[in-house]
Amino acid sequence: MKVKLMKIKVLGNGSYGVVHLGKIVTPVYNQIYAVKSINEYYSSFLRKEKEILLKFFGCPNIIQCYSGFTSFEQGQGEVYNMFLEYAPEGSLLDLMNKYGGKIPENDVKCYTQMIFEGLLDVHERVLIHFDLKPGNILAFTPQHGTRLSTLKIADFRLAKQQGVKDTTSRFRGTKYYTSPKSIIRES
Ligand SMILES: Nc1ncnc2c1ncn2[C@@H]1O[C@H](COP(=O)(O)OP(=O)(O)OP(=O)(O)O)[C@@H](O)[C@H]1O
Repeated sequence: MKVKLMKIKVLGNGSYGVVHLGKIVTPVYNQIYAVKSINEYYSSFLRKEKEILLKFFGCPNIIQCYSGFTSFEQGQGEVYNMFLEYAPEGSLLDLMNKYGGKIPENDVKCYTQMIFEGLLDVHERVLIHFDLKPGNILAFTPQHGTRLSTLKIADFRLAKQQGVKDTTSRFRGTKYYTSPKSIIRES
């Protein structure tokens, strides 16, 4: 079966790689994704993020990642692509801006609960996200007759396993743990 990836438009740029609205076209179906891409040579970060995200299959408040593969692109050579579900409503930051920074209190309670549910799934997998902010929480079309967007935690580029020594950052050699109140750093 012939499968073609079409990159339709740029959704945004991260500190590594670019995110496109992409479409997988086959003779029997077309499917829309957000496709995060980087030159194959620098793809180790993205591959690590994909491995982490695959642990969250079926978690309703974590962005879903489907797979990753390398394609050859004119003028760019080999490019590694990670396929994510597309968030059509942008991020929580966009939502906050839409309300002039003042999301109604009752809505805030529901949104907070969604974020906590996502964080529970993160901590159940003994991970720490390390970059939780409104821009990294994506918004999806309301489901099942509700009025509110569904929020999902995204961008696990900096995520780390708890209790494993950090070999990559300025906190090299540090072990991290979470407690109900805080993240604890232990040198
Ligand atoms: N699944 C998605 N659906 C829709 N838009 C997305 C999706 N993932 C990312 N984007 C858009 O692409 C932009 C870049 O995302 P990316 O996760 O690469 O980096 P970032 O969070 O902006 O920055 P950094 O990687 O430096 O933390 C985001 O700001 C967002 O606008």
